[in-house]
Amino acid sequence: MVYLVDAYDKERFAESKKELHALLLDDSLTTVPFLILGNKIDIPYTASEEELRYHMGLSNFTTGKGKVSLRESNIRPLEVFMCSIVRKMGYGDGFKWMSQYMK
Ligand SMILES: Nc1nc2c(ncn2[C@@H]2O[C@H](COP(=O)(O)OP(=O)(O)OP(=O)(O)O)[C@@H](O)[C@H]2O)c(=O)[nH]1
Repeated sequence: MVYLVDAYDKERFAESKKELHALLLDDSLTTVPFLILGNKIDIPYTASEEELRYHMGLSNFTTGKGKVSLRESNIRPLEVFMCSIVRKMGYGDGFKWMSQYMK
């Protein structure tokens, strides 16, 4: 699952959090890796990764960047990566991170 958040639109964080958590609670998605992309980092005052994690209610939820084996655990891979779609930056690292969990 790739969930794209407009990290500049702070007024809609609550709405975005609600939608994301509904997906996280969906029974059919319990083992699906979640990549949360915080978009628009090219704009000044866009939320930082830490802020986004906090506002999305993910502060104690992310499972670690880089190579993290979760195979033996029951933990769903979930990470936040910041990006700028228009500048074509950031999301590559996110997709690379997620690809390690694809069968
Ligand atoms: N600065 C910047 N603008 C972006 C980026 N990605 C998308 N946009 C712009 O954001 C605007 C909104 O994009 P949409 O695809 O309409 O987003 P949306 O989620 O459908 O729109 P809303 O639901 O109204 O927020 C467009 O003008 C895009 O060009 C980015 O990385 N940086």
